[in-house]
Amino acid sequence: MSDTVRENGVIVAIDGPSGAGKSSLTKLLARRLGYIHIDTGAMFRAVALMAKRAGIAADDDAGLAGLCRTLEISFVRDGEACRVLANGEDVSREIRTEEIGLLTSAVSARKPVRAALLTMQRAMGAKGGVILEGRDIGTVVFPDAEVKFFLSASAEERGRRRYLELAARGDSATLEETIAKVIQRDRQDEGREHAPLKQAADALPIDSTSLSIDEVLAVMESAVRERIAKGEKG
Ligand SMILES: Nc1ncnc2c1ncn2[C@@H]1O[C@H](COP(=O)(O)OP(=O)(O)OP(=O)(O)O)[C@@H](O)[C@H]1O
Ligand SMILES: Nc1ccn([C@H]2C[C@H](O)[C@@H](COP(=O)(O)O)O2)c(=O)n1
Repeated sequence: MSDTVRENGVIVAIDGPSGAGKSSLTKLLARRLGYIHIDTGAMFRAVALMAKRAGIAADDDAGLAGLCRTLEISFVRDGEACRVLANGEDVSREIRTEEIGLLTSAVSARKPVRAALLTMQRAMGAKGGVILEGRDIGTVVFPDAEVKFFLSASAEERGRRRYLELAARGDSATLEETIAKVIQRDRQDEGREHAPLKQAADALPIDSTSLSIDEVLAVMESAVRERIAKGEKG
């Protein structure tokens, strides 16, 4: 990991598979540190949603490249929540369906999509004071991030967590179906050619299968504060 500290603070990279707790932990950690939270999965989801609406197939590289050239993605704070805007439209809810999740996994494997979002993500995070969560933050987007975590949990536990979330929303998916979708998404994200999901060599691995959110948060916060203190001394 790099020894530099940037204009607004360090860059924290949180990668890991679907349902590992990245979004929940990034939100909490960002609040504790007063850092900006960048949900890169939401950016890929916005591309997938807009492609679906425009009738662009998940493997149509030319169509996806054209879409990305004109698509503006931004985040706006709304009290405790963070809204995702695509060309100024609030798509925060629409991008969160299971259907868009699976489509995103396919669309995010395409080179033009990755190239377009890589540029946007680097521009958003370059000054530091940010936590980016995704699949390739520590390996591709910011390989020089000051702190990197790889957050995981067993597929069964991740499926169980997602199932509870969906059930609370009134979704009728079964536990078995939800676990199967988690495994399918893992396979797609780990097996793709461009920027596959993998742990950076210098990332701190955290297996949250039997840890509470608060326990994971404590480990992360202490690692980041230690790195910030080291930077301030040096
Ligand atoms: N350590 C934990 N113990 C219990 N539940 C957890 C834990 N971490 C996360 N969860 C729950 O698991 C669900 C998935 O978490 P979250 O959305 O943060 O994962 P994610 O890694 O961002 O997933 P995705 O990549 O699919 O967006 C949420 O309902 C969250 O509250
Ligand atoms: N840096 C990233 C972030 C996300 N993706 C892809 C892979 C996921 O299947 C999909 C949705 O992500 P989620 O919102 O569930 O975290 O987006 C990626 O390839 N790279």
